Amino acid sequence: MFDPNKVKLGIAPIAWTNDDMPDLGNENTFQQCVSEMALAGFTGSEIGNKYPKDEAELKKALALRNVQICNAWFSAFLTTQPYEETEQAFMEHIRFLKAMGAQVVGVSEQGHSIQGQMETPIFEQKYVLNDARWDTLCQGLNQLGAKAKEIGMTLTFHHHMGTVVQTAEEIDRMMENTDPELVNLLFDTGHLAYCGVDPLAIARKYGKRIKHVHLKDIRPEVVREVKENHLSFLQGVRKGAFTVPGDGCIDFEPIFEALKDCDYQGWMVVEAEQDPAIANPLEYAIKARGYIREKTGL
Ligand SMILES: O=C1C[C@@H](O)[C@H](O)[C@@H](O)C1=O
Ligand SMILES: [Co+2]
Repeated sequence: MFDPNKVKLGIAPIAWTNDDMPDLGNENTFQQCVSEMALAGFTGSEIGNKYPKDEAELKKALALRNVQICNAWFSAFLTTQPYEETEQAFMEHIRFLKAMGAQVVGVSEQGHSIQGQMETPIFEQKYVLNDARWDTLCQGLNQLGAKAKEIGMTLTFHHHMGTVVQTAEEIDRMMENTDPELVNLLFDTGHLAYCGVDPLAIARKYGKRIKHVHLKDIRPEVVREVKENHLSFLQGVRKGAFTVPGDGCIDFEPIFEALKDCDYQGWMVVEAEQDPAIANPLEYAIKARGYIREKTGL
């Protein structure tokens, strides 16, 4: 279905060690993580906290396993801090990513975000930007996108539960008010399904501007429990709200078709944070790899 020269498969280290809650999978080493990614049949990875900070060391460890870096999460604070502070951190981040061979960077707005707060109910207390701050956000994203473009990188924006860009309306507003030449979308199936947005509709709507994909599934019964019991995003993760594609309720087949129809080129990254003591990361990586092979031929 996909041309393997155009679409490549990666997996995120968050299933081995969770950077948002490092006690989850603290026992898993970097070496084990990248070895198991390769063993499961993935050729790409994002960057986790346990990865060596030294370029040469990281490159060598990855080359030994034929794994490439394809992205790393960047936290922007455009709505709460002076623009220059975010730009400075962003430049350092994308220079490292570029040196590692990545072509895209995934940016999330973390100003006012509640995603990392252990006790804050994820469905009730999400912050909503006013018009002035929306302008600040979109203008800042355009500026960061231009900086990325100058060095040959593509900025993709990661919509995310608990952040100021979570819902379909917020994604629309961000996309409509940013320059398509500078700001693209990081399409994360799990975060859309989690907040009740149809990932297929977003794939169809923004196909051409999707430049990076996170393949995440949800366990609807756990998401329901999070909602009913007013739990936080991180409490939900611990309970198993997310899982690998094919193991939850999202129908990925039409989503893959929609991406194929718009000639998607780039990485599709399995990103399914859950407790590694319950969901063995290698076992789930193999499961995800088999499901993607079955549905896409990749
Ligand atoms: O891309 C992501 C990075 C994680 O740190 C985050 O919390 C996760 O849910 C996600 O989608
Ligand atoms: Co994601």
